[in-house]
Amino acid sequence: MGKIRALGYLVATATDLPAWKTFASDVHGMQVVEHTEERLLLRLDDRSWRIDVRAGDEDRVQTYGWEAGSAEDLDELEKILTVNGFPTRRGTAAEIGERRVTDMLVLNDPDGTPVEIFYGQSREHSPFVSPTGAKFVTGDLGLGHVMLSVSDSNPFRRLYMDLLGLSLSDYIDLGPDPGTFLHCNRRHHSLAFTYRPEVPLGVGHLMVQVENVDTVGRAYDKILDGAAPLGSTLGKHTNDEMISYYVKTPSGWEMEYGYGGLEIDVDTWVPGRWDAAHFWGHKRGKLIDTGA
Ligand SMILES: Cc1ccc(O)c(O)c1CC[C@@H]1C(=O)CC[C@]2(C)C(=O)CC[C@@H]12
Ligand SMILES: [Fe+2]
Repeated sequence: MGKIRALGYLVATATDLPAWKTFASDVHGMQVVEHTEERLLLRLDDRSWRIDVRAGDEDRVQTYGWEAGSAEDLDELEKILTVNGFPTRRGTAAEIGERRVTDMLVLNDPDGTPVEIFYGQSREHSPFVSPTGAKFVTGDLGLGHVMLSVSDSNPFRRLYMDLLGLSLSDYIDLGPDPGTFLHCNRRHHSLAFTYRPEVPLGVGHLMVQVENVDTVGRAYDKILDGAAPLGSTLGKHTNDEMISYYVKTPSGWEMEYGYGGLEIDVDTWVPGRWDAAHFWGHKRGKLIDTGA
């Protein structure tokens, strides 16, 4: 097991927090733990928070946090990153307080996006209560996965595989540059990235997974009824076998809402290479109006 154990959290700024509240809680079943003019804080499980959306002038993912296994692992990662050309700094007391973690590092990824590594995130004794009855698949598997659009996959493979210790799940031949899918626990992938010149750099989507396919179906119905713009229709991925749809968040970047993702045996997994991203569905920009 590497020193990074899971994707932990995501922090974004958004221009329309009320829209985010409806999107996250009414449609997708996340629990609102704080909703002020400045901040929407969302819970998906026993962690105090998993998604932090701040009011801002820009609709952007600001950063996301990778969970390390211990204080020692954090120290180790700090050394490895520093000597290999990724200068890090420790989070300030204010940042550590805001993230509700025990300690954290901040670094820039090869495209300059700030990325955090933390350990010891706050947990709540009060139960997670979803407004839609959603149960999120988290625990050891972490928050979900992020897919990045990058300017060059090579330095991202060096950072995440060689330095941070994530392992290759598979490649998918999506175009000139293959999609690289990496795991740090039994979730098939916690990170994916690809270079596609037509797509803006940074987080393309955050995937969250629920336990029950009906939770996906009911949320999908709300999307079809106009709750938010669909990114891709319901479909099933090849590599992680997940049944999901993509929806535009109120910030424009997408969320993938899925069920049934593959859990791998990290000790025996052999990387694969796929010729396609989907077994079926996931049609982009093609919600067919039957006129019915
Ligand atoms: C291929 C794939 C496997 C598992 C995933 O969780 C996953 O998100 C994907 C990416 C799907 C898809 C793609 O391959 C090409 C670029 C796409 C269309 C996007 O811009 C969003 C979804 C991406
Ligand atoms: Fe995905």
